[in-house]
Amino acid sequence: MTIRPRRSALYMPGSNARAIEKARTLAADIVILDLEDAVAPDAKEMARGQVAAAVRQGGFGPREIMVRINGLDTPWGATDLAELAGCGADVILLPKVSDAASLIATGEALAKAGMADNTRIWAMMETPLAMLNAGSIAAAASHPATRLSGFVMGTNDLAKETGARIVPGRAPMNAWLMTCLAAARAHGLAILDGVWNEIADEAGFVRECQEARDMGFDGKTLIHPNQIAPCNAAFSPADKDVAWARIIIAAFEQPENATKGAIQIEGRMVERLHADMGKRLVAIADAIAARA
Ligand SMILES: CC(C)(COP(=O)(O)OP(=O)(O)OC[C@H]1O[C@@H](n2cnc3c(N)ncnc32)[C@H](O)[C@@H]1OP(=O)(O)O)[C@@H](O)C(=O)NCCC(=O)NCCSC(=O)C[C@H](O)C(=O)O
Ligand SMILES: [Mg+2]
Repeated sequence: MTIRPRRSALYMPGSNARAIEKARTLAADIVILDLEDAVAPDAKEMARGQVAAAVRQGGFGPREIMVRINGLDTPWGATDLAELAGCGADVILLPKVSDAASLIATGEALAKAGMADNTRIWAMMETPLAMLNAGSIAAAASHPATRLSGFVMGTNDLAKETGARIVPGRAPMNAWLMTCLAAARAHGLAILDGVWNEIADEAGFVRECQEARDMGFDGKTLIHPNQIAPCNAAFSPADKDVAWARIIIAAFEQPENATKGAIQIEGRMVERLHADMGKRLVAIADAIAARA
């Protein structure tokens, strides 16, 4: 399996040519070209053409390119789907996915519209129904039509639809965040946390990145370039953790430990599962280092 760093995913309005151009040089692991909520109705058609042209032109280097289309229940969704399915984006990001059936139907429509073989589908998890259906939505990854490979939390829409407030520590939302995370992991999906709206509050942003990392998210979605560096720092494995992982991996490679499931190193119990976790951590660290 290829390990891909997904620490930072920067949204930008598909109508903003300057932001798209700038994204080609920014240190975000993922660029999300948005046609949905960041684009005003009058600019939807211009944005669609601009995003399709930008993806086809390329120049984004190692960054993963996601295009967020409008929902199929909006006036723009069907045309977005028809015109962007085959543009060559790494991911088509579907907003407001609420159940597995609609995800599968959209996957079939994207396939019919000529979605490229290497394009994957990700789902925004941002409606009350999606919180209740997280397990079955994630399970749709095994349906051949969906090509589902990730979730993105949409905490702004969740706040709008539920009345839950976005407060420091996110107590009102933690159950949903962890439910979606468990659903994603149960079915082998990547998962990114929602956005931090308070661009000027860097300390609060760093705290939320660290919380999201500790919860198990692969990374966080962002709205401003200033958020990229602190986000990458929070989600990059710490040097001391990589060094410890290497010690565990090496210990289990010793002939005297070949038949052991658990051993003691420097006063701590470690099991083979820790060596597996260590290998993943080292692989992510190596992939990040290869980008620098
Ligand atoms: C929030 C913004 C509108 C602020 O824009 P602005 O006031 O222009 O910011 P700055 O003057 O500080 O910009 C400095 C330079 O950085 C570039 N810039 C700004 N934002 C971006 C960006 N997102 N990507 C790329 N480049 C960006 C500016 O062009 C300036 O560059 P330069 O010309 O060289 O000086 C703006 O940041 C913005 O539009 N952000 C993204 C908003 C967005 O996409 N929202 C939708 C996703 S959030 C969401 O809805 C998630 C989910 O669905 C949910 O429900 O939660
Ligand atoms: Mg949203």
